[in-house]
Amino acid sequence: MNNDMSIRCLVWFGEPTSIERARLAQAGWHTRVGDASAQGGGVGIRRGDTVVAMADLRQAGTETLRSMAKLMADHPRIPWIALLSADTSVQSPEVERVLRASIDFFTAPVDMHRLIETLGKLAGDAPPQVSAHADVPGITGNSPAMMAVVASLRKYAPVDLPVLITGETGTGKEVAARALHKLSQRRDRPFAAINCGALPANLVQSELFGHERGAFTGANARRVGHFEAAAGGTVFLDEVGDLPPDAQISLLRLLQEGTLERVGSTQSIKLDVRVLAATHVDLEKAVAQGRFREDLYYRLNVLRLRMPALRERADDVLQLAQIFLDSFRKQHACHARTFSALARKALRDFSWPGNVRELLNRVQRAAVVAEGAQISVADLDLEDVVAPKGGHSSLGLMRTSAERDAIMACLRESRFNISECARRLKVSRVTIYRLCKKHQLVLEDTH
Ligand SMILES: Nc1ncnc2c1ncn2[C@@H]1O[C@H](COP(=O)(O)OP(=O)(O)OP(=O)(O)O)[C@@H](O)[C@H]1O
Repeated sequence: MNNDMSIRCLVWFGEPTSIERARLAQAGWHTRVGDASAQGGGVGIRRGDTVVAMADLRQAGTETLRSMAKLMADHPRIPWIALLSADTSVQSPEVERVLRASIDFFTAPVDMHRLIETLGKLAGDAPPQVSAHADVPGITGNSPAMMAVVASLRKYAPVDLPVLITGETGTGKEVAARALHKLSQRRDRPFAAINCGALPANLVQSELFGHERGAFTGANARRVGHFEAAAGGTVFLDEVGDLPPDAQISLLRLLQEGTLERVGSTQSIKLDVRVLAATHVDLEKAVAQGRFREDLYYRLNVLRLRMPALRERADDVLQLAQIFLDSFRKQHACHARTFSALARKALRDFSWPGNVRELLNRVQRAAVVAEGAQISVADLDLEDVVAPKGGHSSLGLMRTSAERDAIMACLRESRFNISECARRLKVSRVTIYRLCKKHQLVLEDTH
C-alpha cells in the first residue's frame, strides 16, 4: 500500500487501451501518456512520486523506436518496462536497445496481473513470500540443496546433541547454527558464537572457560568464560579445528561430563549448554595428523550438516541477490532496483569462491556504484564472466540474451502453450522448440 502523499505514476510512451488504464487505476496507478519524440518525453515528473515508464512498441515505427531508445538512455534512473507486439522483431538493433534498457518485457495482449505485480515490486511493495521455509530464520533459498539443509535443521534442532557444520567459507555455517538455536527449546537462552581461530592462543582457556582471580598475571578479578555466560543456551565454535590441545581436553570434558573448571580453580562447575561446531578445514585430516583429538572429533561429529557451496545452488543466487539489494535499499538511498538481463546471467554463471558472503559484498558494492535503476555486469565487477569467448561479439551476446528474455516473456504470457507462443511471435512451433533448446529453456520447469 502507498501510505504517503506521493502518487504512483506509470508514464506510458505509446497508447494504452482503456482497459489497460482502468486496470492500472484500480491497482492505484495513474497512467500518464508520454510522447517519446517530444522534448524530455513530454511529461513533467513531480518530485517524490513513484515513477515507472512503459516503452510501448506496439505501434512504434523506426523513428519512434529510435526516440524511445534515446529517451531511455537519457533516463536510466527510471525503471523501464518494454511492451512488444507479436510482430515486433527482437532482432532489430533499435528493439534490442530498448530491451536492453528494460527491466522486464511484456508481449501484447498484456498480462495485467503480472504487470501490476511487477509495478508493485518496483514501487517497493513487500515482495511475495519467496521462501518455502519462512519459519527457519535467516535461511534463504528454495533450491533442492537448501531444502535438504532445512530438513536437517528441523530434524537436528530439537535434539540436544552436538552438530558439526561443514562447508566452505561464507556458505552460511553461522547462519545455520543460529537457526538450530532459534528452532530449539533453548531459543530464549543465550547464543554465543566464538571464532576459535581468532582467540589469542594463551587466552583460549580463560576466554572459553573463565578464570579465578590471580590465576595468571593480569587476572585481577574472577571472570566467567563464554560457556558459562551462555548457560542454558547454545555455544557455536567456529573454526573448531584451531583449538589448542589443552582447550580440546577441556571441551571434551564438558561434552562428556557436562562440567568445566575455570583456569586457576579445581572446582568443577556443572553446566548445561549445547555445543555446535563448524570447520572449513578437513577435521578428519587434522585427526590423522594428530592435530585434533580423535575422541573429541567423535563427540562433536554426532550429527553432521554440510552447507552447500553457492555454485551448487545456482537457483538461489538471483533470489539472494534481490533480497540483499532490497534490504540495502531500505537502509540507503540508491537508484538500483533490480539486475539487468546480462547481470542476472553473470550472477548465475559465476563460481562464487567466497559464496554467500561474496555475493552480499558484490551486491552492496554494485548498489552503491550503479547509476541507473538496473545493476549492470560492470557494477558487479563480473565482466569477465560474460566476456565473449571465441568468435562471439559482445553485441551477439546481448542479442542472444535479449532473444532469450523475449521468448521467456512470450512463453509466460502464452501460459507455456507452444502453439500460442509461436502464433504470437509469428514463427513455427519447430522454431520455438529449437529456440527453447538453444537457450536451455526446459519447458516443464519454466512455470
Ligand atoms: N542462506 C542465507 N540466506 C541469507 N544470508 C545468508 C545465507 N547464508 C549466508 N548468508 C550471509 O552470508 C554471510 C556469511 O555467512 P556465515 O558467516 O554464516 O558463513 P560461514 O560459513 O560461517 O563463514 P566462515 O566459514 O567464513 O566463518 C553472512 O552475512 C550471512 O548473513
